[in-house]
Amino acid sequence: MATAGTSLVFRQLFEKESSTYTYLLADKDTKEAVLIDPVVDTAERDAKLVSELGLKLVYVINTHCHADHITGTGKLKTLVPGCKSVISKASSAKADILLEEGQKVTFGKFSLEVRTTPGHTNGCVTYVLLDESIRMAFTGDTLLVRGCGRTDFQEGNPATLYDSVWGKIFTLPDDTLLFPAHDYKGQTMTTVGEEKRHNPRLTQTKEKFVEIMNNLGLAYPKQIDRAVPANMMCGLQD
Ligand SMILES: N[C@@H](CCC(=O)N[C@@H](CSS)C(=O)NCC(=O)O)C(=O)O
Repeated sequence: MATAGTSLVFRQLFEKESSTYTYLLADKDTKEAVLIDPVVDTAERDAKLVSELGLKLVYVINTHCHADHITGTGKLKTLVPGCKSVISKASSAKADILLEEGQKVTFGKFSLEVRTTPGHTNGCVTYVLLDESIRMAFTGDTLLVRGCGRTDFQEGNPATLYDSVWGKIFTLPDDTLLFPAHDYKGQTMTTVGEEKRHNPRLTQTKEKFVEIMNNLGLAYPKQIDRAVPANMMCGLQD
């Protein structure tokens, strides 16, 4: 297991139209890098940063098939030849690597462990950084800061999401740093302990949670009709 304090490169990047966070992680020593949840509109920015930092992008990883923006995965495969696309098998999307529960994505001396966390979509996963000195998890849309992903389309299911969060994320140590795929209020990160105490939805009973989620009344994402078909192919390929 690695020690992040000495050799983890970490950047949180933002795409403002969809309020999406993209994460760059790399091993400072081996230079191997991964991007989590890139957006097509900012793929060139991300590729430039990878190059400027002298990193070698090995994997472009998705937490799920997004409905609100087109993933940057396909474009990054064009911009950075050799990197591989990654998503869960349960997403039914096309990618070079299809992940299942417990599998690991390794870059240098670091690994991200896959925890399947369905509920927002069937194929949602959370990636947990296995490290001795810092605990981090990338929750996609499963768990947001003081919120969670909606469950009203793409086979969403509120009871399933509740079980995913309590069974696969809230079982991590309280000091685990959590990084979501979106935030709409300027918040950047949270911790397991914070969300267990203060998440207004997930602190409720499962029955109350289901009622809340079934009555959110959110408008559909503006780009859903073009984003989902494109993301089933891991984004635009040229
Ligand atoms: N207005 C945005 C879409 C906002 C939205 O629906 N966000 C999703 C995650 S992206 S599918 C969500 O789960 N939100 C939960 C919530 O409580 O807000 C757009 O048009 O793209």
